[in-house]
Amino acid sequence: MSVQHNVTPIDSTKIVAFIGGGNMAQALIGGLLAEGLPATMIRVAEPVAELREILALRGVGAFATATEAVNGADVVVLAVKPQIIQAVLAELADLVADKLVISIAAGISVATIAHGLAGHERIVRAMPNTPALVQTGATGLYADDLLSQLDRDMAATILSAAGLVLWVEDESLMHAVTAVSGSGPAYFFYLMEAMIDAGIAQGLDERTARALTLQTALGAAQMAIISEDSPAKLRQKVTSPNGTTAAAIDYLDDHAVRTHIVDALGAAGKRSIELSAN
Ligand SMILES: NC(=O)C1=CN([C@@H]2O[C@H](COP(=O)(O)OP(=O)(O)OC[C@H]3O[C@@H](n4cnc5c(N)ncnc54)[C@H](O)[C@@H]3O)[C@@H](O)[C@H]2O)C=CC1
Ligand SMILES: O=C(O)[C@@H]1CCC=N1
Repeated sequence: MSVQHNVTPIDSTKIVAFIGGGNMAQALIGGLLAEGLPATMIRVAEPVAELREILALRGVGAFATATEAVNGADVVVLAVKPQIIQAVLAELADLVADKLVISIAAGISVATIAHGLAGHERIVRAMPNTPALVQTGATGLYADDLLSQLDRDMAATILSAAGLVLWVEDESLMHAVTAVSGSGPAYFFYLMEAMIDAGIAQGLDERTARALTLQTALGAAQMAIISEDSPAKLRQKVTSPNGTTAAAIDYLDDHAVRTHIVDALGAAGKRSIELSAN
């Protein structure tokens, strides 16, 4: 896996069309707008009228059909649920011949997309995550050897508007990327929920428990990113012998929580494999 170090700046002459204007599309659009891509260069196909209104308020072109949205676009981002991707590919097959197609659909392979698009070759498979909305996303990218360097750079630039971008060389690793970072924000939110509950159970008011939990999550993530110490080492530095943290970590270890977390991510990876088999 390699981090994209020298991503080229956004080319504001390129029109990017999103198929699906839901959670992830809105997160990625937020990143592109923040990076300076003019809203007029972003188009979205979204069947739900209320979502089109929200998108239009941000100045992007919002259309009811994919046919309208991809007209004139240079890049098409497939941001619909995996369960309806086949129908969307059938609708797009005759419309994307001259366009780079980026799919963010979980578990859907490059071969499936190429097949659904009548042999199209300019395809990138991406697995972003929702912190893209605040430009701290993490995205895994995969493309096969047919893709030009120009298209690779364009895809990396678009996704890097959402945060960190890494390429994987073997497509099967996209299941692991999905399990770790695609679904990953949910695990941290789950932990936050539990920590807030625990704070309230020990007498804090909800607002205080929440503020302490969220700031602690932010601080821990920032420390782990900038520190030369591993997360394990950083954890040891919080853990005084026979102290409060040790009491909590011992409880987690006694209940095999680490094993359960590894198994939970295993379930996510397995589900990604199942989705790719449909
Ligand atoms: N939510 C997440 O954290 C992540 C999601 N993904 C992937 O992103 C994709 C989208 O997920 P979300 O944004 O969460 O789902 P979502 O349900 O919020 O958005 C999908 C949108 O597609 C629209 N849609 C349905 N049929 C359509 C059609 N024929 N043409 C155009 N739009 C159509 C829906 O109305 C909906 O607004 C999925 O494939 C998912 O696997 C990838 C990474 C993270
Ligand atoms: O839950 C899902 O299937 C999607 C893919 C990764 C995050 N959300």
